[in-house]
Amino acid sequence: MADHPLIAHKLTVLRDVNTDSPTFRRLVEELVALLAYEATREVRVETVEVTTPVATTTGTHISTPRPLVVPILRAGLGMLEGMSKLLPTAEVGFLGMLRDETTLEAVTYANRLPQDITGRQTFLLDPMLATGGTLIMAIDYLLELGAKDVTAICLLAAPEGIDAVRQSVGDRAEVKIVVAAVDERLNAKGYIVPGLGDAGDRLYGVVD
Ligand SMILES: O=P(O)(O)OC[C@H]1O[C@H](OP(=O)(O)OP(=O)(O)O)[C@H](O)[C@@H]1O
Ligand SMILES: O=c1cc[nH]c(=O)[nH]1
Ligand SMILES: [Mg+2]
Repeated sequence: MADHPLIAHKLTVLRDVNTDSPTFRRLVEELVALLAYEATREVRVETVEVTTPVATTTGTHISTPRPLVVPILRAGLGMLEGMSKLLPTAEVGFLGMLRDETTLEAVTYANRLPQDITGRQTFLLDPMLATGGTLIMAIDYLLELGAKDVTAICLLAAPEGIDAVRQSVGDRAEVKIVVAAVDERLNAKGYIVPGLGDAGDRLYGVVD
């Protein structure tokens, strides 16, 4: 869990039911940039030579193969811009997923990922980790394509969701979850309490 006063402040405004969509979108972007700092701590790098106007020295470059960033639509799309600013060389894949609000099961309506991601560091973006069903399915797609190193960046998580993801992944891969705050619990409708409501609706408006 990220522990920083700026993150706590922005998250509090994000939770506020009176925060409008433009402010919500800006805060999501700012928060992901702060979380990405922690999430990319172990991004693979290589040593390179660089010539400054004064001398030649050794520096660091993000190594190839390039990391892969995958926002889970809709709500994860709100995190892409903030992540891309920090990791501009990363490739971007897309997953469109929807939680059936009656069964709480995840349904995939779009899957646009590279065919082989063996050896790639992958970053999944989704602001909300509730029951964990969506993230578990998304991680399974990445593991089927050869990923072994997955980092999920979320804004809020329920303890139940974190446990479910951990149990599902087991020792199949290295999965790290970077989250701004772990909330109390899920309510009967599978919403995070206290949470922030439906992140997709707050970013983009209500759809039927
Ligand atoms: O952990 P889970 O119980 O699976 O719930 C979390 C999922 O629910 C939300 O998406 P939603 O289905 O509302 O789609 P949206 O992003 O289009 O609003 C959220 O962005 C996660 O993807
Ligand atoms: O609290 C929740 C749970 C699932 N999806 C959301 O957007 N919010
Ligand atoms: Mg939603």
